[in-house]
Amino acid sequence: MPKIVSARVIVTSPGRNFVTLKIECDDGTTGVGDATLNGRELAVASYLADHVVPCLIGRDAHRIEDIWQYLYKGAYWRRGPVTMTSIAAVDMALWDIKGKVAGLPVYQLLGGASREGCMVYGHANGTTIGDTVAAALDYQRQGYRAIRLQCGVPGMASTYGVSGDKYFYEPADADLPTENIWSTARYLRVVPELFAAAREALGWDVHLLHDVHHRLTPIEAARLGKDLEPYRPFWIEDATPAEDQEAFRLIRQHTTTPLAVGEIFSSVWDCKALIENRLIDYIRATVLHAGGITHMRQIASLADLHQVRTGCHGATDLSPVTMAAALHLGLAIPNFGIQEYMRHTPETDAVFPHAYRFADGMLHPGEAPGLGVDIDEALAANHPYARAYLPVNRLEDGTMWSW
Ligand SMILES: O=C(O)[C@@H](O)[C@@H](O)[C@H](O)[C@H](O)CO
Ligand SMILES: [Mg+2]
Repeated sequence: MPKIVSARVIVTSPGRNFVTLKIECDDGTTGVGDATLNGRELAVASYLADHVVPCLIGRDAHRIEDIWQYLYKGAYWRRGPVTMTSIAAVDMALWDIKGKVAGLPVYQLLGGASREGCMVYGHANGTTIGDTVAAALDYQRQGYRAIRLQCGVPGMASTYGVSGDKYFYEPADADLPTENIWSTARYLRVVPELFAAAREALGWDVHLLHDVHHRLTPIEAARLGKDLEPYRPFWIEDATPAEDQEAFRLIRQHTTTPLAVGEIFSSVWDCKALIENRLIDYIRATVLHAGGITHMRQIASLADLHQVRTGCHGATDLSPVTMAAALHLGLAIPNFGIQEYMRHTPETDAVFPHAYRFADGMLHPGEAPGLGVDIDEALAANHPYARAYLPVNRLEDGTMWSW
C-alpha cells in the first residue's frame, strides 16, 4: 500500500491566488488537491500545513474514507469553508493517487461514465445588454450549449459578473476590498430586458442562465423569477442568501423558474433541507469547498433521491485541479446537471497542466490515470502570493449588502 511520506502546501498566483496540496507516497506516487478559498487563502494554507499535514505522514494513502472521517470528526470544530476546503484538498489528492496506482482515470473508480461528457456553461458578460448579447453569440458560435448572462446595471458603476475582459472574470481585485454600490430596483428592471434581447438574438436552442449573486430578498427573487419565466431560464442562481434555506420556499411558491444555489455551502448539512423539500433544482456545491469527491458524492446522492441535479461551481478561483476532480465526478454520477466553466487564463493553465478538454459544448476529464492534472512547481514558484479580496457591496444609502 502507498504510504504518505510528505505533503506540501504550494501557494502560487499566476494571475490570481491558488493554494494546492501535493501529497507524495513512499513509492513516488504523488497526488494533488485544490485548497483555494478566495480571499482567505492563507487560512487554509495554515490549516493544512500546521494542523493537517502532521497527521497524514505515515498513513495508508488508499484509506480515503478513513482519512476523511479522521479529519472531519478529529477536527472537533466541524464544517465551515476553511475546514472543508482543507479536507477537500486531501481528499482530491488521495483520489488522484488511487487512480494513478490503479492505472485508471478517477471517473472509472466512481462507477464509470454515465454520459459522453459534462455539458458546461460559458460566461457572457458586458457593460450593456448589447455587449452581453454579442458575447453570448460568440459563445454560441464556439459550440456552447449553455451560456450565463451578466450585464451592467444602468446607473451603477459596477456589478457582479461584469468585467473589462470578454472571456476572463476575476472578482478578487484589490489589496483591500473594493466597495461596490448596488440598486435592486435598477437591477430588476434590466435583467428581463437582457433575457428578452438574448432570446431574440440566440433563439431557444441554447440554455440561458443568470447569477443573482445573493442580492435579492425572497419576494424580490420571486419577482425576478416570474419576470423571467417567458424566457425559460435554465436557472437563476443564488437568488437570495443561501443560508436562509426556508426563504426558497417563498420563492418556490411564486415562480417555476428553476433555482440553483450552493457554491458557498461546505457540507451536506448546509443544503439537506433545500434538497429534501425540493426547494431547489440544482445544487452548486462542488468538490473544492464541500469536502472533496468523497463528500460531494454524498451530496449528489442525496440530491438524486429528490430529483435535484448538480450544477457545480466552476469559477476562476477554483483551480484546474478542482475542475478536473469535478469532471470525473460529474461524468460518473447519475444526476449531473451542468458544470460551470469560467475558463482560466493561459497563465493559470500553464501552471496546472491538465487532460480535460472542451468539445461540442462539453468538457471531458480525459483518460489519464488519476485526476489528469498536476502543478508545475517550477512555474508556480515564479508567481508569488499577493493578498487579494473579493469586493463588498453597499446599498445607495450605505447599508452593507451581499456582494
Ligand atoms: O457563480 C459564480 O461563478 C460566482 O458566484 C463566482 O464567480 C464567485 O463570485 C466567486 O467564485 C467568488 O470567489
Ligand atoms: Mg455564483
